[in-house]
Amino acid sequence: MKKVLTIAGSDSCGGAGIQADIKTMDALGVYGMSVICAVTAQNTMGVEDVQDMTPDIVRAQIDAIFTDIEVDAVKIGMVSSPEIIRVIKERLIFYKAKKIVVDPVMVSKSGYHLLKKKAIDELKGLISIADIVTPNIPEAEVLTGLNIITEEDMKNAAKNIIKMGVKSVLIKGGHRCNDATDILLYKENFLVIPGKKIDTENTHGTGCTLSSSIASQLAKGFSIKESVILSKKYITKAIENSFALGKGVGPVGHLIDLYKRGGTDYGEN
Ligand SMILES: Nc1ncnc2c1ncn2[C@@H]1O[C@H](COP(=O)(O)OP(=O)(O)O)[C@@H](O)[C@H]1O
Ligand SMILES: Cc1ncc(COP(=O)(O)O)c(N)n1
Repeated sequence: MKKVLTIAGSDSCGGAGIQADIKTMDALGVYGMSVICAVTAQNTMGVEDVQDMTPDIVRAQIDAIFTDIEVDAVKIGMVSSPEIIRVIKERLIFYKAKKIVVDPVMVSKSGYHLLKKKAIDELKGLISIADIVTPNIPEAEVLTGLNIITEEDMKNAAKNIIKMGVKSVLIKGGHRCNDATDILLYKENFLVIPGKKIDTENTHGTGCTLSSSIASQLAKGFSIKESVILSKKYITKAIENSFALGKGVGPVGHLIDLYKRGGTDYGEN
């Protein structure tokens, strides 16, 4: 079985973060492992509190895994602070980690700043060692300083981000009003991945799910382009099957959740 590591934050309500990542990996048939960078106290209405892990315990978790287990792909999500990001980058280079996906998580859907503003430069450094980075539109705006409205703007932002040294860039369109088309810049070519906006409030964890699906497919041996296409299908199905939970923004439904709820259409793995 292929082994995939998520380096991210814990989401107590289970919709995003480490919990979304492990659910996605499980559904896609890879073995999921985790390095926890922060514990969030959050629910469907918002983030109440955050406790960052120390850089030492982040380093120790990474060392524990890489000194024992061969890791086929790594997904990085919420990383909180410049100190933690520096440790992650140094350790991943040390262990010659393969197939690195960076989801540059900055602000939760509920508006909480999950990345400290002073950590942006370190995050760019981490992006430089990745195979793919998956910013949503507000994150791409922070990384580039550009204003992104049209598909052409998304393409310009991708060209700008690729200069950071990363091999490919996926700009996610989920924050646009009427469209969920994503744009991949890969080997100097653009791939427009069309998506219709699904009318639901329950989109907690979409970005976490998409990036851990990409890491899972890369681990299985698919190319970046194939992994992104398969993952767009996975997230679309998961949003179609999202559900109300608690009083706020509910989570996406992983294919394994459908199985547990007695559904029969599990989609493509
Ligand atoms: N309402 C929606 N309908 C269809 N696809 C969506 C919707 N919202 C987000 N997506 C898709 O989900 C994926 C994650 O995007 P996005 O929600 O922008 O990420 P993030 O969680 O980082 O903000 C992208 O492929 C995006 O196009
Ligand atoms: C621990 C953690 N990681 C990531 C997100 C982003 O997810 P979303 O944008 O759906 O709020 C989150 N809310 N919590």
